[in-house]
Formats: sequence, C-alpha cells, structure tokens
Amino acid sequence: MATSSLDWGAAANEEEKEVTAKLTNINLRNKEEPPPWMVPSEEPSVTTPEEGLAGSVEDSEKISAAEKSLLQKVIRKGLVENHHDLEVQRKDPNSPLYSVKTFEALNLRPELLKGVHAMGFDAPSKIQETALPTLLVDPPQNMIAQSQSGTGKTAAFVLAMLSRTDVSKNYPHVVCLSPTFELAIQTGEVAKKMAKFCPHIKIRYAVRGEEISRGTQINDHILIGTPGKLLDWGTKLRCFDLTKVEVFVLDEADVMIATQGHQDQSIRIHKLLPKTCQMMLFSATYDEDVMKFAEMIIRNPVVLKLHREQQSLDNIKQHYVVCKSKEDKYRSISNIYGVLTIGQAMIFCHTRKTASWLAETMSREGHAVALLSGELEIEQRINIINRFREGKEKVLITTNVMARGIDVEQVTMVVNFDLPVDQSGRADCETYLHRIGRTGRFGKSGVAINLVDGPRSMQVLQYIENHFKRPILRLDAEDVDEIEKLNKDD
Ligand SMILES: Nc1ncnc2c1ncn2[C@@H]1O[C@H](COP(=O)(O)OP(=O)(O)OP(=O)(O)O)[C@@H](O)[C@H]1O
Repeated sequence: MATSSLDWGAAANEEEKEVTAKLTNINLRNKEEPPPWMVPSEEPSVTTPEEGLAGSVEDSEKISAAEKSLLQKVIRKGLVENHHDLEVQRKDPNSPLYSVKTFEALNLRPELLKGVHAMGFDAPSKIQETALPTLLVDPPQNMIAQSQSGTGKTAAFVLAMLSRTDVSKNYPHVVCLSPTFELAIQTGEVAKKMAKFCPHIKIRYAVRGEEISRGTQINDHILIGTPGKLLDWGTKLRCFDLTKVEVFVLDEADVMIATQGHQDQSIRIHKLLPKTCQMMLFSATYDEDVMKFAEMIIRNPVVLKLHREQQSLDNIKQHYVVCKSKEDKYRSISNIYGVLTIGQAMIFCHTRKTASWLAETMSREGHAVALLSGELEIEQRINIINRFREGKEKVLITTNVMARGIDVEQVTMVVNFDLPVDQSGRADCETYLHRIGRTGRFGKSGVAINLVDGPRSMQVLQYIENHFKRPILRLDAEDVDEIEKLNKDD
C-alpha cells in the first residue's frame, strides 16, 4: 500500500493539498492529556515493549497489590474471562480497556447514557473516553483514530454520530461508510441499540438489496452504508444531498482509502462533502503511508495513534504449527480443535477454492461448519453470519471478506489456514491483525493459530512477528499436553 498508488491527493483541491498534517492543539473539554498509549503523530512511533508496559508511578499506585499481581497474570497469560478480570484491565494504564472516567463524565445526552447502560456497558474503554470528549466538542473537530481490534471503536463513533444527530433536520446529515455489507449492518444494529431511548432518531441502511427510486427524498437522519450504494443514492439517484452532511465516519478507514474499489468511491464522496463536515476515521491499523495520506486530506485532524508494539493484543496467544500439505493442515486443526476448549472458531483461507475444500472436508468428517465467501448472495451471507452468532455452527470458514470488524464475542480461536499475503505474496500485517482480532474481543482471551507449510509461509510469519515485535510460538499439533496448556492459566 504505497502512497503513490493513491490518487486522492491528485483529486483533492488546492486548499486540501495545503493542509499540513500536524496535530492540532484543541482545547479538550476536560483538558486532560491523552494517555501514554496514544501518541501525537509527530512523535517517534517506536518504543521498546518494556517502555510500553511500564506505566507511570502514579498509574501503578492506582491499583492495589492484589490487583497488581492479578494484573501481571493477565498480562503474562492473557487469561481474561470474567467481569473481575475486566475490571482489573480497566485499571491497567497500559490496557486498551483502561478507563479513568465514567460514561456519565463524557457529557452524553441522558437518553444515550441510558442506551449505553442498557447495553451493559459500565465504563468506557480507553478509545471511548479519549475520543468522545474531542468528538463532541464545539466547533466540531476532525479525528483520525487508531485502537486495537475489539476495544470499542464502533461504540465510540456511534455515540458521536448519535450525539451529533439533530432530529429537527429531516434529511441525512450523519453518514457512516463501512467496507462490507455485514459490517454496515452490524454498525447499524449497534446504533439502533444505543438509540433505544431516542425514538425520534431515524437510521437507514444504504447497502446492496436496499432499493429506492430516483428523486425520492430520504428523510432519515443517519445513513450507514457501503461506498458504492451511498454514492449512488447521493449522486445518480439524488435521494439526499451530500453537501448537507455534517458528520462523516469512515470505519476501517485504512482499507477504505487504500484499497482499489473502495478508494474511488470514498474519494468521490469525500470531495462532495462540505468543508465544515466533521470527519472521523477509525481503524485498528494504518499502514504508515496511509496514515500520512489521511493526515494530509483531513483538515487539522486530532490523531490518536498506537505504537506498533501496542497494536497486537496481549490477550490473544499467538502460535504457529508447521505442516507439510493442506491435508496436513486440516489434520493439525482437527487435533487442536479436539483438545482445546473452544467457544467458536474462525478459519481464514486465502482463496474461495481452499475455503470450499476445507468446508467440504470438515463437513464430511461430521463437523458443523459454515462457509462464507464474497460470491454468496446477500441473504445467504446474512443468514450464515446470524447462524454463527447464534452458535448454530461452531466453525466459520471464510476469506478476507470477514477479516475486519465482525464482532462475535464467543470466538475463542482464529486459524490462519493460509497466512495473509498481498497480491505480490508479501506479508499483509494489517490483515493479520484484523483476522486474529476476531477473537479476544473486549478483553476476553483468545488463541490464534497460524499454519505454516513451507519456507515461504515461514518467511511471511517471521515478517509478521518482527513487524509487531510480539512472539508467535511454535506448537506441536500432535502433542496433546502442549495443546492443553493453551486452555490453562499457568
Ligand atoms: N464500554 C464497553 N463496555 C463493555 N463492552 C463494550 C464496551 N464498548 C464496546 N464493548 C463491546 O466490545 C466488543 C468489541 O467492540 P467493537 O466491535 O466496537 O470493537 P472495535 O474496536 O470496533 O473492533 P474492530 O477493530 O474489530 O472493528 C463489542 O461486543 C461491544 O459490544
């Protein structure tokens, strides 16, 4: 993903080109410094893992000795399963779930606060408590935000979207773009739950399958959709006015601005938005060039950025298994699956063909598996993901189409049947992080297994390991004791 391949810069107007990518010193409502895990874009972005874990004396004084010892255990072993553990993580300044504030302190509307509590959220995560005060401040502030997978980014931007919705304006003025149909629907569902006590807010999906005739004026306040459909409705069909949009969210922002297909449409939408529109970009990953580019096209953004070592989560144990062939890979996962206590598992393959082969093989052997790949009809895709969410199938075999954003709490194992690589066969570190982030959601523990079948995939694995500076440990898929250890907290 090189900047040279991006043409948003070329399309941007002169003024946009001149925007300097610097951190704006805005007056945050509560005047607090961002926590140490978030660094302004101008600072060097590399620290040692030790520095990352250290925290300040003041921070460590906030937790008791007993909690500290439990915390160490959590950090070392990534075993975070019950509410108490979640509380402990919230007191660890180095955890992405760390919070010092309450939702009450974030100045949310009372109806939204009620909605948040009704969802069972007791306290905000780090990204929520850091991003929200900035996103709600007036005049509206643009933001490019990064936080690890499963740490509550969706709730952060959805709360900002709902807070900015003005029900007296009977037209779309809040727009959220997602890269896939499934993700748009998932975000809409979160928004609807959060807006449970705001009956006047109207939310509409702009996704494949939703039809509208030319010229019909949309009177919903919020549109959540995929770029192609949204552009169609805003330009060709003239169903709403993009120049009246006040809040624009780009979820999985890096893929939206750097992937062919999404890129052209996102750029065209961006160009049609008014200069006063508040822009919010969220993702767990930003390739360096993509981040630079985003900082250039977003007017004076506040940038919340993670150090590379902080991007992968401690609560996901990462392993690899050496295999000889795809049949051997299959045997390895069968062995691991037989021994590990698994809630649900997601298996990622490079191609639809391998995914189909694996699904057939596993089904033949009596496993209840689901197969989801991009060529399926929308209804089929929704049906499959709903059944998986309900636990009807324990295993979901898929391709990169499901690598990002999908939130299924019970997923405790992710298998990279094939390691993620780009078109030239090089390690795709961003996709790796998104894939393994389908487990370990909001502090839960998870296991990621990488199947390596030769020197090339070993090289890819080593590249990923070096990139994130986190160990990926070898696992012997024949050794039951070793596999069983993954279940344990020792
Ligand atoms: N403050 C909170 N308290 C408890 N649970 C929360 C809170 N915020 C979010 N969650 C839950 O955590 C899970 C992960 O949140 P979410 O999907 O927003 O993460 P994300 O950062 O967007 O992840 P990804 O990078 O994979 O898109 C969800 O199930 C969500 O309901």
